[in-house]
Amino acid sequence: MPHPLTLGGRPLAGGRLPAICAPLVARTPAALAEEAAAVAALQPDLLEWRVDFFAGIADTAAVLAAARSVQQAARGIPVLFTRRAQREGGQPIALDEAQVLALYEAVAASGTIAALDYEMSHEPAHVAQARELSRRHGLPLVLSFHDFQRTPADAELDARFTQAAQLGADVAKVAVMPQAMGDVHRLLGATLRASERLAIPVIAMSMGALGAVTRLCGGVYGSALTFAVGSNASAPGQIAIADVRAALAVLQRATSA
Ligand SMILES: O=C1C[C@@](O)(C(=O)O)C[C@@H](O)[C@@H]1O
Repeated sequence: MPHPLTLGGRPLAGGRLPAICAPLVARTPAALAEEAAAVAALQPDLLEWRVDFFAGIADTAAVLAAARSVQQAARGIPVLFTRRAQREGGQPIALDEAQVLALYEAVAASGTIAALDYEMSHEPAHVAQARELSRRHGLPLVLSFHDFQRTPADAELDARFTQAAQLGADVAKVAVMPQAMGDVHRLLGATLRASERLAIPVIAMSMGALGAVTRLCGGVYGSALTFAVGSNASAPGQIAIADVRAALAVLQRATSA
């Protein structure tokens, strides 16, 4: 049985699969506040603040102030806090992993965010630290895996979802790049298998133009969240919120008939 994301004890989007998440990728505090307000007005179910795009990431006070301004602009829409590591498709930053986790701790303690995303490929001690701090602050932890070059073999896709669950994730996420349509098909198959066998929600997408279909139909295969563009995309293949919403409505009608 696929599981919806649960934030603050409540299923996101009333339990609809997938819920819609829009990324925020501004570099400056002013641009971020503006982006957050503009994107929140489009009413996604969740905002993702990609803090690796934020130029002030090495200044904890600046990040906390920005987190507060995002929370205010979000007008009740929960915020997922993500520093995407460069080797998994994120921006270069001037922090080492211990400093990133100290930032996660400070932001988690600030009461401005609803969930955290951390890559499962980090050293076990770092993943354990992310797990411990998010649990201590009562925040769900997404453990994620990204490959911006290729789609791993089926066994590895299955193993990534399993690994996230074994590491104690509240949500398992896999985003991979297809090189052919068969890769897109395999990613959807792995999504379905993971959503049926794991006790936690799964999020999965195939990136780029070839994979764009997964951002619309992924929920049918058990993906709990799709990333859609509010103002700016954070990964190739993302589709505008209004278009995603329209497609989901069609699928919802067709599949519940
Ligand atoms: O991991 C993901 C998924 C993503 O890479 C995508 O392809 O939509 C976009 C990222 O912002 C997010 O953190």
